[in-house]
Amino acid sequence: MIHVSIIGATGYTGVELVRLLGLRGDVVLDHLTSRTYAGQKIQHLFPHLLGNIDHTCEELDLEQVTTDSDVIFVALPHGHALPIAKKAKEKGKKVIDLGADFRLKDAAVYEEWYKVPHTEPELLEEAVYGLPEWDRDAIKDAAVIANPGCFVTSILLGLMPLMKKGWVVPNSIVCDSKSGTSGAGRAGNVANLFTEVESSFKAYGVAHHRHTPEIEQMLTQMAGTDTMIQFTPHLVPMSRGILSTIYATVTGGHTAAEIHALFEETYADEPFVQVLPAGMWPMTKSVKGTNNCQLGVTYDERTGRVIIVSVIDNLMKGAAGQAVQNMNLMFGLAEMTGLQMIGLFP
Ligand SMILES: NC(=O)C1=CN([C@@H]2O[C@H](COP(=O)(O)OP(=O)(O)OC[C@H]3O[C@@H](n4cnc5c(N)ncnc54)[C@H](OP(=O)(O)O)[C@@H]3O)[C@@H](O)[C@H]2O)C=CC1
Ligand SMILES: CC(=O)N[C@@H](CCC(=O)OP(=O)(O)O)C(=O)O
Repeated sequence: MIHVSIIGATGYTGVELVRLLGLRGDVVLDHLTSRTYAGQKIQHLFPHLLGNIDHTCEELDLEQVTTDSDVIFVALPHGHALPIAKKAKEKGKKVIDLGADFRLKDAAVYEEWYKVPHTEPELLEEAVYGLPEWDRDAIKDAAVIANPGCFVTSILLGLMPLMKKGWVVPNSIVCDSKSGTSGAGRAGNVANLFTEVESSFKAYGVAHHRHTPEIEQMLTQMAGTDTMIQFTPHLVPMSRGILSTIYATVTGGHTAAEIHALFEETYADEPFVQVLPAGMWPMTKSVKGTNNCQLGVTYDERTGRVIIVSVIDNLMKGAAGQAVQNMNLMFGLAEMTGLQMIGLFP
């Protein structure tokens, strides 16, 4: 049995972890924490859990959590995973951080983009970036996992085959992403009110979104050469889902068929990445509620650019699903345990 605690269980990603882990026969949910809802039953706060999850939310008791649990999922705003990971490490326990605290390998870059000091440089050094399709072996041995950002996951999976081969001109990459509103979390915010979002569509964070340095860090690692991107996120009126359209100039001599074959080959054995047949393009609905990433790819011979469309569910492959995939790897379980599901359609 794996003993698990979820810190920030009443946020969107936290409660998605409860959904994924709550009925597993090989997992014991020890503690579900919340400041606002401590003392209340989680199934009364989230009626989709009724009859299945009987836990009461608790204030975080770090000593207790790190004593009882083998792995601690941190689903809090950035900055808050640092002391939790420190304590867990002291007690020999594992941490999977869904936030950004361990994603950027350079503490100065983290401080520049997230505006908080990084107090755990040694843990940052040993933390492993939790994208299984990139480095599954490192995840198996990790004590601290930096679960990737949601937009980032969709973009990295879309570009990885080409970056590893060096088939794109590094600084030619443009990523145009759209997210549903759950990507912004559950905390009240006027910009995310129904009245502000419905029947509308807007760009935000233009030229300065926090996922930019994370995408560049990982693409640089994949390509082995410095890579800068243009990234523009958009907010669309749906609850879940991310769709990223990615454009890049291809280095000479590759055909559309060759590029499509490279994607199929790269992901042939990946349980959660599906490359669509040539000419088919993915939609967010196909991956809703699943841990899947679906990819469509083509090469426009006229412009010399590859076009990739990548979809994920931001709360699943973009957050809680990927975190559970990482937990499975860290504990020597089959990677798909608890994550084999078909999307909700229509
Ligand atoms: N939503 C998404 O699609 C994705 C989110 N993430 C990351 O996952 C993390 C959680 O996101 P999400 O679930 O959307 O966020 P939510 O805002 O929905 O939930 C945040 C949780 O943290 C608690 N919390 C909020 N502020 C504090 C604080 N100052 N100290 C302690 N606890 C706090 C909240 O409950 P309470 O106030 O009751 O304690 C709540 O349980 C974030 O770092 C986010 O960037 C990553 C990928 C995708
Ligand atoms: C729609 C929306 O607001 N999305 C969030 C996505 C970030 C997120 O969820 O957090 P991570 O950085 O931990 O991935 C944003 O743009 O900030």
